Amino acid sequence: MANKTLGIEPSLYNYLLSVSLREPEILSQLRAETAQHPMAVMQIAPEQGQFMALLVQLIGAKKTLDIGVFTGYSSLVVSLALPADGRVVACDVSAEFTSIARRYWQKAGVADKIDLHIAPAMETLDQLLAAGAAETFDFAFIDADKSNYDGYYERSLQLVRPGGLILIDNVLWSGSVADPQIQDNRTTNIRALNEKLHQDQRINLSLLPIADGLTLAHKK
Ligand SMILES: C[S@@+](CC[C@H](N)C(=O)[O-])C[C@H]1O[C@@H](n2cnc3c(N)ncnc32)[C@H](O)[C@@H]1O
Repeated sequence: MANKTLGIEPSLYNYLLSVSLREPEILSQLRAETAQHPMAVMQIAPEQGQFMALLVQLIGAKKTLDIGVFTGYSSLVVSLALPADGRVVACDVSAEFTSIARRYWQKAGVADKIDLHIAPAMETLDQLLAAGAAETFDFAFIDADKSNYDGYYERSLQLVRPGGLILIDNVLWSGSVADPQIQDNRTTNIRALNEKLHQDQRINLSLLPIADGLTLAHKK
């Protein structure tokens, strides 16, 4: 399998998967179908999905946010880890990408748990806040456009309860964040957010070198 975790040899990566990945068949099918998609690289790695499911179960999450759906891997893996009355509010701008996600949610029997908003995620998050949903979410996964990452983080921080967890994907951005020569917008946005989170006393923090880098921000 293509190695998505930075800095790990393919043989070791395959070993890691061979002794730890417990991917349900429906997620394997989604991954196989997405592998044919021209934007397949956007999908999260399976071991990251399994880790996210574990975190959802560890914190007893019921109400979650998925910011950036694509073909649905993160929303599906989280919804499968939620209890029967769990919910995912899913945000994406693409009806085309998410039509694949919808098909898999149906097939997996979790479509009723997922409320998809086709709109810029910032608008959806602002609507949730305006509707009084602050501190009602347990878990948020941020994986949409990198230019808005800080806005997604600030809104997620308002929407999750104290003790809730925010996960931010691609925080190592294929290593670009550590190269001062690279100054494009997406890299500088991610770099700025990483530096801000380092100092942010509203959260407990951990940045894991899993896949393309995953930050865990635990709201105090
Ligand atoms: C990296 S992909 C998400 C991958 C997904 N989490 C998964 O597990 O496969 C990023 C997604 O963000 C969506 N996106 C881009 N800009 C957006 C915006 N302003 N609001 C909401 N979604 C956006 C894209 O359409 C794309 O599907």
